[in-house]
Amino acid sequence: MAYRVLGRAGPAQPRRARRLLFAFTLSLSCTYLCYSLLCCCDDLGQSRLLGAPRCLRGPGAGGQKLLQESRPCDPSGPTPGEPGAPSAPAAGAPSPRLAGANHSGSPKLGTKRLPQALIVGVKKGGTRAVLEFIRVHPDVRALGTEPHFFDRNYGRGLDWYRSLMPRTLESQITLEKTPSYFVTQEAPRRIFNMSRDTKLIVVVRNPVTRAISDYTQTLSKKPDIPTFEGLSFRNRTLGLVDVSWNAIRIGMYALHLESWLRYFPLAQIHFVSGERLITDPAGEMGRVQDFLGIKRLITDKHFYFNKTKGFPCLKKTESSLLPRCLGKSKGRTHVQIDPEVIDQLREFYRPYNIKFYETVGQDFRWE
Ligand SMILES: Nc1ncnc2c1ncn2[C@@H]1O[C@H](COP(=O)(O)OS(=O)(=O)O)[C@@H](OP(=O)(O)O)[C@H]1O
Repeated sequence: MAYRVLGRAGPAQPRRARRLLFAFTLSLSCTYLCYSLLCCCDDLGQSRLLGAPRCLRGPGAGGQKLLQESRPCDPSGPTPGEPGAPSAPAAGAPSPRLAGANHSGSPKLGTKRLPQALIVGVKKGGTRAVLEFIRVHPDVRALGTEPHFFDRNYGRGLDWYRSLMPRTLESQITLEKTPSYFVTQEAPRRIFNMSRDTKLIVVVRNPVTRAISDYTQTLSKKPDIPTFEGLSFRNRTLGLVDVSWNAIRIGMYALHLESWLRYFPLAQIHFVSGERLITDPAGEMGRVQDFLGIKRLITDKHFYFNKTKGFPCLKKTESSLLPRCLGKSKGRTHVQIDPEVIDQLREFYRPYNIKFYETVGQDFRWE
């Protein structure tokens, strides 16, 4: 039986087998072709449609030339955080990538240069806000941390200082901020010796509010310190203010300014009003850009007033939907101070303020 069936199928078998083989080969080829096309499309799709960055996955992914041309992959993605990064880190610590910081392409692009501009003060004046606002400008690259070179780390030398700086292109300005420079006796001479052309920015604020802000910060770290009143006066009944207390001394702006004017002409020092920086950040930043000789690119479109925080927050780009506010340590609720103490301190500062207004030719309206 079987033989008969086979026997009947006999003459057609080679043709059918050939057809089957042909169909099988054809379907195999088609499958392979589709598979190859799909894989290829997927690659293109990822890099073109998703805009995946050209980056290196690790050592060995390319030669030295490739390393310079491609950006290293950042496995963590964009760094979350706020512009108000902690100040006064260990000198030499790498600058954290802060929101608002501009990126000039490859980190290897450009040269590390000594700063051409410095925010030299004053502590609690609003220096972090100015730094974070100005570094959005494409012509400015700033060190995110405070290097304290001209006060604490001068002995390390200029090469060390330069090594901390971000790389800049020829057209970009290198900037750093260390608010304690303003009250450091040696700072003006040391900065002058680095470069007599250094542009100096000082953010000033009502010295009474500044002192309370300074005290509030210290209290947050050392809750056992004496009261503000106790530290402010040598004899409160006699109205004798303790000028040896740093929180008081820093606010005697006219005194500190004298040391700077021995080395730098007034035109080389720009004063930012800490008060206007909050009420009109775009106006203040406009003047900072003029002073630095760069185009006014940071405008009112970069700011959004956050009512809950009570401060302007920064939009990295004009169209950015997510404004970033400075950190929790910026814009703290101040310790309540007896209004009489405030009046006494206002009286104490009055002559220093008036002298300061006369010297700089601007009335900051702190009275
Ligand atoms: N936009 C914005 N957001 C938050 N805070 C702002 C802003 N602009 C100015 N300020 C004021 O900056 C004060 C802190 O000053 P500094 O950054 O110079 O402080 S520090 O010396 O670096 O510690 C900080 O002082 P306090 O209010 O006492 O915390 C703020 O009043």
